[in-house]
Amino acid sequence: MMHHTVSFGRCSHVFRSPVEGTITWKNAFDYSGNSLRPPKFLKLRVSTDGTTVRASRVQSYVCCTLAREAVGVVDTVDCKKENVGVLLLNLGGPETLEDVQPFLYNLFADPDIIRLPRLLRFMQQPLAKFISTVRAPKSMEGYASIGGGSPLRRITEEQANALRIALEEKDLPAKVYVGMRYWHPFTEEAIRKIKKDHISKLVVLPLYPQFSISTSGSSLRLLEEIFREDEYLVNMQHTVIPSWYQREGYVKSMATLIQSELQTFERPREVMIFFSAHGVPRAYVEEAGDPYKDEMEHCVRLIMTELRLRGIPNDHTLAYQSRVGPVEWLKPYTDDTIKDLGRRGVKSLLAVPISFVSEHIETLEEIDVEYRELALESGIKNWGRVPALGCEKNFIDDLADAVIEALPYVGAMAVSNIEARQSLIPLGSVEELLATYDTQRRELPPPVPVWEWGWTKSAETWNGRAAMLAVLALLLLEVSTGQGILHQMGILPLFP
Ligand SMILES: C=CC1=C(C)c2cc3[nH]c(cc4nc(cc5[nH]c(cc1n2)c(C)c5CCC(=O)O)C(CCC(=O)O)=C4C)c(C)c3C=C
Ligand SMILES: [Fe+2]
Repeated sequence: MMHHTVSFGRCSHVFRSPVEGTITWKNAFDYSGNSLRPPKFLKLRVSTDGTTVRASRVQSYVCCTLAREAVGVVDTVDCKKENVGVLLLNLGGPETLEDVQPFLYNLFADPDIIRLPRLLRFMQQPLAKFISTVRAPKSMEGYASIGGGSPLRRITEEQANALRIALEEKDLPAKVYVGMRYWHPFTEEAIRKIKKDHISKLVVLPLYPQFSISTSGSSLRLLEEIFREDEYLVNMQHTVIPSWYQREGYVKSMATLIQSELQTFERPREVMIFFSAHGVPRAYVEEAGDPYKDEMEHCVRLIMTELRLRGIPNDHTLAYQSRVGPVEWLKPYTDDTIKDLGRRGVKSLLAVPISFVSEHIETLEEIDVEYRELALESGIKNWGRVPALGCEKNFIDDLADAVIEALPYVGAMAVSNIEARQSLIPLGSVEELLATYDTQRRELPPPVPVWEWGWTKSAETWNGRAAMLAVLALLLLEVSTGQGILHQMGILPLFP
């Protein structure tokens, strides 16, 4: 029996064989020559017609060297010949104060933010118009206080550029695109560019470290719709990295930021490390199966473990911020926790924003202004805040590694593969991921200010339903007569 050593080109998992036979992988090595766990299931049938065989079940790392029972010479197809693209998904933010209401409209028109019962789906847009108009003044105040708009676009575009450079340094030329969910540059714009550039392999990377139905889920849902309707995209190979908070590079970068910020306190050892995560309504987790809370708690554990390894024994706590409307969100709430810590005599607090990797309104205004003030009022004397990761070198480098590691899965149905499920980053195609999470798309509680009354959970539910019917009746009346309070307020007509 002859043994050949086959060196796979970087990122390659597609190859041609001039002869027919079965290839069995015997050994696999990573970049540094360390032996990888032998992928038991890997038996591959190749044909002689020179057609490309996709090793869709390859659970191996790129650039590995594989020894095989030879069936002939196997040419590797180096993916450098492919047009590789990376699509960064993010939320988007209003760039000017005039953008605030239409941005909020887009957000509340999203069924993953307000999921109405089937019969009321036609209400989604009027309701979004109503809520966005009611909320806009408060939001505008917030955006005005951080300079008149969100920095999210600028920072995300800087991250995209930094990632492109990091990939190039790692010998993977790739184009990096930014697709926002609720504001420019919209995901649709990014997709247009991807098609224009003839991208053939796409890695989709939501810029949220933890997965939530309301963030990455919503963006992936939109992508699925766009992909489904487009022949080019249906055939383009892609894979998704749904969450990456567990990556060593991310965990270590966060630990380093915390470690250096602790040094700014007079008595670093006495500082409470206060992780403040963006909240989601409890029903997302408890009824719709959002993995967000579990991932968040796991993420905090990983960062604290890393800090302990570095000899930092500080106490820590996790709370959830930014709730909207009266329904119950994940607890404990950040504001309640700050007051509680003050009462318990905590004197120094280091806030760590943990759901997001750029500065935005909720770090610059909510944490830096509102929560800081609340902390000082609650008796906390020393306050600090860890900056968002932004373009921090190790973090971007690690994202680049995540992309490189994801490439072998491009086009592969990796989530249905047990090995891939167990891998560090559970990769998958958009459709498969959406089937994994939130399968039934149950109704989610709408976080609408008009529901702000009620004294028990059940009263609140019924009041909510009554309010929904009232709003519906009001809208139907207005739409049919063309007159009423919403027209007077300029909320209707929707498209003047
Ligand atoms: C109403 C429901 C909302 C859910 C659920 C939600 C989840 C969620 N959001 C982020 C991150 C961001 N949210 C941002 C803005 C924003 N989010 C909501 C509502 C929900 N978010 C509103 C109404 C707004 C607008 C701002 C405001 O009026 O308060 C932003 C953008 C900030 C910016 O600088 O423009 C981010 C980022 C996460 C991570 C998350 C769930 C995990
Ligand atoms: Fe939000």
